[in-house]
Amino acid sequence: MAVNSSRIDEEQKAVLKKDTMLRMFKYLLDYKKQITIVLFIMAGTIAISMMAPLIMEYAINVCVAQKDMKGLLRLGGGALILFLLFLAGTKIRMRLMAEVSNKVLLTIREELYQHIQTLGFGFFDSRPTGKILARIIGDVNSLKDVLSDSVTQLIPDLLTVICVAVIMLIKNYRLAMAALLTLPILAIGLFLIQTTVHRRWQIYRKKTSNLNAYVHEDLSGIRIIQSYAAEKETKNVFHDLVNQHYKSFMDAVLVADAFGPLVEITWGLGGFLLYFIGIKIIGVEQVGIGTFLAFSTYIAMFWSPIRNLANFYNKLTTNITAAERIFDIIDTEAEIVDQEGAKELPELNGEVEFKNVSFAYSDEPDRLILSDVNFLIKPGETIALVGPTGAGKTTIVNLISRFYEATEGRILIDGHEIKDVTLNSLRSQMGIMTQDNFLFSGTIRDNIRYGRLDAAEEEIIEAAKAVSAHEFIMKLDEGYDTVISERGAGLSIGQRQLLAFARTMVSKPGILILDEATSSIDTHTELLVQKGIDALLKGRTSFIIAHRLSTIRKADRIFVIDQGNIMEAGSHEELLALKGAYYNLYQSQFA
Ligand SMILES: Nc1ncnc2c1ncn2[C@@H]1O[C@H](COP(=O)(O)OP(=O)(O)OP(=O)(O)O)[C@@H](O)[C@H]1O
Repeated sequence: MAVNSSRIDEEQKAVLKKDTMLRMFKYLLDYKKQITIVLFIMAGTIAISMMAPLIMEYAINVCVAQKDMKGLLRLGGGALILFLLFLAGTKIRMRLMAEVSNKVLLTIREELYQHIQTLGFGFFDSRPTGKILARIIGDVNSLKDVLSDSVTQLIPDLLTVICVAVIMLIKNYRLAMAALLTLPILAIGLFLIQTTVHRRWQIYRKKTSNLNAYVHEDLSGIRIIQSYAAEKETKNVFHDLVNQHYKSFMDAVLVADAFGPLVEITWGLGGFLLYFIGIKIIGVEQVGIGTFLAFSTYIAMFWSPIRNLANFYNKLTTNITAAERIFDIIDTEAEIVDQEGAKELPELNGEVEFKNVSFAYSDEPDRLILSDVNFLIKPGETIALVGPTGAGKTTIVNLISRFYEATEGRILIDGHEIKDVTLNSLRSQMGIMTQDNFLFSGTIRDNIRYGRLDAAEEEIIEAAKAVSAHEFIMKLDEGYDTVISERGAGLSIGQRQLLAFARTMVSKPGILILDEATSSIDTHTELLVQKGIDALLKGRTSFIIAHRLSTIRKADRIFVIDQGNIMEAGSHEELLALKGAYYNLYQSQFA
């Protein structure tokens, strides 16, 4: 049962911002070589830009003062060459850095995606798909800005600030101190703003996630919404979520917008102090016009990157919340993983045993869905599970494939406890067909081949023929090359089920699980499919869950599941003779 929805904000573990930042920037360490080259280029371009005021100072104090026109021209020529070198260096550096930061993004996105693939049903039960999408797409995209800016802005700006400060201090430490006096005010202001703004951006991201979840759910269920004419209600919910989203954004931006004015004010104040102290206290004649002019250029060179750094800090505070959400998922441990030293499950004979198995879903640990279930199924037996809705039939088959872990007890296949074998060797030998016959966008052939990626063309056709899908496929314009869209739109529900059947068949499973698999096929086709299954899976263990009892009469044994346990077990005839729950069920369908 999903505990999270578009109306509930996600919970997230609190992590130190510093740790998240370090973790994010650590990805850059894989590109040491490129970053070293860039650092060298940057050192060169920064050195060139530092020389500009010095050239100007020399031109005024020496060349102009001595009326040395030749010297002035030489100086101009040199400055032009330096300028061209500066342009070329900047271009190469930015290109290299953009490449590095995009590669880092790729790594993070892949890491996140791969990790999500390993998370079990429990993870997906507990959060809407839209919220997962928001993290893979939206949150990773936000990181792009901060990562690329960190490499293209942070380092050069930091270096520029340090270099300008050093030059100013060397040239005239009193003027430098005057210009930098307002820095502590800026630092304190930035710290105070970011503390509030970080919290507000966290809320904003949660609201974005809620909106995503709702839109995704709404679109997935659009047919139901339209058939119940519920557009108005959904519009109201959407409107409400959009408003919350808007409000959370405005709340965050209101505080974040203070970054800019704070920098401008401290910058202006710094400039004022430079002139006030320089002119009034030290005196112009003491300093020299050239030095004064150089200083007014330096102060702009100093505060301009400071403004960039403050903007970067603002962006970092905005987007660090995205990084927190990404790492939150990467750190979510998969509940069901291969145990250390897990062995490969040998080719299956198909014996399945439940020993004192009890089970509760993790969101309701006190509610036992299965309670002390025991059975032994011989290889090749066909077992049907029947019982009222919500009795636990699907839960039993989900435990065999280890989609969930038994809370208590042991599950053995051919004598191997399923916990001790690798998930891949277990699941690759299972053919599972559920009520959800999800088809992927692509050709019909590709969809059938999904059951076993190395299946040959003949095997695909053989599987389709076995489940009576071949006939309808051949009637399609492009036959097996017909392209279907996601979920199989364009095909009837029965046709989708037949394709899903062929997909399961082609996998040649050791154990077959059919959970309400034939519910959408008409009774005539169902008979044909049943023949196909019988032929293909002769001698293989199978579990069939069906409400339609006609489907399961031929099963070797029928388990009647109710109240978390097997209430009756036996063949169709034996159970009818018992005149118990199965008999009543049968009577209600056929009497
Ligand atoms: N992912 C889940 N999280 C929490 N509870 C769940 C989950 N899936 C099922 N349940 C609960 O477990 C119980 C058994 O569900 P299960 O799907 O196994 O029943 P079923 O016998 O297959 O029903 P049906 O015939 O309707 O398919 C139900 O009461 C259901 O509410």
